[in-house]
Amino acid sequence: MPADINAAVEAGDLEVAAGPIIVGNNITRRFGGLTAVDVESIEIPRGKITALIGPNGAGKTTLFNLLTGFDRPDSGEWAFNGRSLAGVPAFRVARLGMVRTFQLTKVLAKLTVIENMRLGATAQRGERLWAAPFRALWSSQEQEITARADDLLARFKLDAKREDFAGSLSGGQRKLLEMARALMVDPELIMLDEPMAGVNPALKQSLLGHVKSLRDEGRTVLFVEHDMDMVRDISDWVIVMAQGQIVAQGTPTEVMADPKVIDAYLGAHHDADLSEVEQIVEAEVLEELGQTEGEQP
Ligand SMILES: Nc1ncnc2c1ncn2[C@@H]1O[C@H](COP(=O)(O)OP(=O)(O)OP(=O)(O)O)[C@@H](O)[C@H]1O
Repeated sequence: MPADINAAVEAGDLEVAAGPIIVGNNITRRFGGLTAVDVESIEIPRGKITALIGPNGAGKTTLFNLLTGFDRPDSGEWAFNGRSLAGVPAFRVARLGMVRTFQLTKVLAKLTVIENMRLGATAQRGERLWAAPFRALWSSQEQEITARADDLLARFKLDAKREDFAGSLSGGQRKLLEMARALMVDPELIMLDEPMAGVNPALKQSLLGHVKSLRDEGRTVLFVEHDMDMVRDISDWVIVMAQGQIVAQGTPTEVMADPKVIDAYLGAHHDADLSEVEQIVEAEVLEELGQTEGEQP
C-alpha cells in the first residue's frame, strides 16, 4: 500500500497547512473490457505541487478528465474542499475553483491571444454575462475581464503577442497561454496536462518558475508529466499510476527510488521508447552481464 500524506507529514517530509484539497475513493472507469482507472483512494495535498506520473496508458488523463467533470466514472466519489463533485459538470467544477489547462485546439489557434484569454473567463461568468439586462453592468464586467487578461499576459510575458493568432505562438508560449487562460477564473486548484511537452530547453526554466509561483501564491497544482527532471525539480508530492491503479506515492526522492516505480516504467514505458540502436546496445549489455532479457540486472 502506498505511503499516505499523513505519514509523510508525521515524518516531516511534507508540510501542509490544512487537510487535502481533493479526497477520492473507489474511482473506476472502464472502456469496454479495459479498466482505465481503478483508484482505491487518492488525496491531493493542499497548497502543494503534485505530479501524477506513470507509463503511457496508465490512466492519468482519464483520471484528470474524471476529476474535472469531463468524463463520468463507472463508480466512485471524490470531493473538492469537502464538497462532493459526483455528477458536477466541468463548467461548474471550474466555477468552484478547480480548472485544468487545455491544449490549443484548431479553433482556439485561429483566435488571437487576447480572445483566448477572454474566453477563459466564460467559465466564471458565461451565460450570466450575456443575459445581463444592463448594458453598463455588462461593459464594466467586460472591462474587468480585459484588465485581468492583460495583467496575466504581462505576468506571462505574452503582452507583446496580445493581438497575434494563438496558432503563431511557439510550443512554450502556447503552454504559457494555456496556464494564463486557466488563471482567468482565479482557481484554487490548477491542473496542468503535460506542461513541458513541446517546450524548448530555453523556456523550460521559465515555465518551471511560473508553476512554482502558482504554489507560492497559495494555489494547489496537480500536473501530469513525462519529463522526470521537471517532476524531480518542482514536485512536493508524486503519485504514480500504472494500469489504472496508484502503485506508489511519496516525495520525489522516495518515489524515484521505489522499485515498484522503476518496474512500472521499465515494464511499460522505457522499453517501448527505446530506439533500435538502444535496443541493440541494451542486448549487448545484458549479454555482457550474462543475463537474458526480462531478468533484472
Ligand atoms: N475514450 C476512450 N475509449 C477507449 N479507451 C480509452 C479512451 N480513453 C482512454 N482509453 C484507454 O484507457 C487507458 C488509459 O488511457 P489514458 O489516456 O488515461 O492514459 P495516460 O496515462 O494518460 O497515457 P499517456 O501518458 O500516454 O497520455 C489506455 O489503455 C487508453 O487506450
